[in-house]
Amino acid sequence: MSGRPGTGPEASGIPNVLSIAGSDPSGGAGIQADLKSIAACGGYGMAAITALTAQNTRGVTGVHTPPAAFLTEQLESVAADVRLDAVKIGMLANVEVIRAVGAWLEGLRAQASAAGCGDGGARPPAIVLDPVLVATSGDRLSGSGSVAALRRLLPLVDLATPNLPELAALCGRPVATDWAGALEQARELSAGYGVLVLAKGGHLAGKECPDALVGPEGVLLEVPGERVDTPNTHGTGCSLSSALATLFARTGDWARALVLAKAWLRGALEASGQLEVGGGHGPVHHFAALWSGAGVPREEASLDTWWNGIADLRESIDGLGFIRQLREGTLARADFEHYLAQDALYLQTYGRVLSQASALAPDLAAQRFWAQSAHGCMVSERTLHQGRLELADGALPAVVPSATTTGYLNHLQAAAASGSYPVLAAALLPCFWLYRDIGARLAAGNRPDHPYADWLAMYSSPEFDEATRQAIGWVQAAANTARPAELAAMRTAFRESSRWELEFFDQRPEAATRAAVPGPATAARGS
Ligand SMILES: Nc1ncnc2c1ncn2[C@@H]1O[C@H](COP(=O)(O)OP(=O)(O)O)[C@@H](O)[C@H]1O
Ligand SMILES: Cc1ncc(COP(=O)(O)O)c(N)n1
Repeated sequence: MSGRPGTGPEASGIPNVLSIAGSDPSGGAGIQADLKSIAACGGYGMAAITALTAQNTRGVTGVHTPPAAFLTEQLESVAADVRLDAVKIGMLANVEVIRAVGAWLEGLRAQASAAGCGDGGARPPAIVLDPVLVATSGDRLSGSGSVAALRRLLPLVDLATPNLPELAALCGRPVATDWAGALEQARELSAGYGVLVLAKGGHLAGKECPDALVGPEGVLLEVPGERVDTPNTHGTGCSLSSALATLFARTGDWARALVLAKAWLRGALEASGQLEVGGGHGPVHHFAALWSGAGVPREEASLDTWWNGIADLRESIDGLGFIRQLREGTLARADFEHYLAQDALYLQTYGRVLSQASALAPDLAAQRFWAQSAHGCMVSERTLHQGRLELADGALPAVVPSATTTGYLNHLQAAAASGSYPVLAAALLPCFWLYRDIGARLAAGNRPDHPYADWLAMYSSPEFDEATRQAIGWVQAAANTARPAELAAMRTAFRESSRWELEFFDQRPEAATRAAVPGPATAARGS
């Protein structure tokens, strides 16, 4: 999903990004949203205005469209002087304006090929088209005939980002009512016009809000997302498309740009309640991450990137006989009890290390989260182990810790001993995240007569889901402000814990770990 080789900013690393869009005087959508998004994502923003709207967070009351020839003059003036790394196209109010933009794009292409693109000559910028037809308020923003004219624009752009009604209009079909239908329409559009399409889940019903990059053969990358419960969705499409244009110019890869843009937009939606703008669908908080000290989105600080980076380990965990048998309920009791006994030893020390994260936490809210997790680990999970292993309250199983249990705990304790809260939090996270992930799949096989039903239910419970969501949030917050060396140590600690999780699931009873030891066992050195 890389773009044309070499497209992107030169020495400064700051891409020049042009928005060709309408003005929203209330600042939440259109060029105002675009310029904020471009700046928030690390680009230098420019804007050629296609139309003036009179609108606020409740709706659009008027549209004034200057002559298309004047738009062409703006575009030519900017392009004659400024290297363009990416272009985002938004509201184009009528067919003449759409044609003017099409003609300018063709001119850019012709110039690039005349200059010998790829041989060190001028390269055309990456082009993102958000085919705006209707505002969030339901008001029309483009005239009749626009759909056919926009279709002719599609082959001239790299990525189109229609919402579900726009996607349906461009395909000439009814609006998709489910995600599978949306993906199929996106595939059809991509195949029909030779353009990459971003299918967006914003208009779906339900609590999921996925987006997917779709090519002529189907989905190239799907990024899941939970719907943020807010009315402040004015300008989300404008903001996302500008963020994508900017982040593509920075990374040279649509998939990487999407992962970063979606995480950034999510933060902007979550923080939108901090703004007090209007009484309808308010704007997102474009600068929430910047103002909290996180800076512009960095790939190495994105937990989505970390998660994708352990795809190999996740796949190996899924492939383990232990996990398959646990799901099916065919796992031998001896194997399950061996695992449980090791897990009980593990959790005793894991609880202590969670308490150390609480002690190192930078503020009260984080301190409280890790302390509550330590409590949860000691109480609810231990209760389950005690019941299943028939242990007296507070007793540990009479087995010695396996080499894997000891190795994993040593790793966690080393992270605690480093004194770095971000590194420790990153090391603790896989025990939440991987269990939630595996738990969701295990739960699919759960049934009342499943021999390990209580176990399966625990890791797919809403409480564990919420705890995991919060743990991810705390580690992401720590990553956002971490300096490069600490960030690298965080990511290493995260991967290392994930690797230990794989080994932990893969251990089977061996003679050494079966030896009974008198009294409560110590889980690991130093605990
Ligand atoms: N409530 C929400 N929570 C999380 N993401 C959202 C929400 N609403 C929209 N989005 C995201 O905002 C972007 C724009 O989506 P959409 O609303 O479908 O487009 P448009 O703004 O063009 O109508 C997409 O990435 C979508 O997933
Ligand atoms: C000038 C202008 N351009 C675009 C939109 C669409 O906004 P949204 O991103 O909410 O679909 C808008 N309301 N106003």
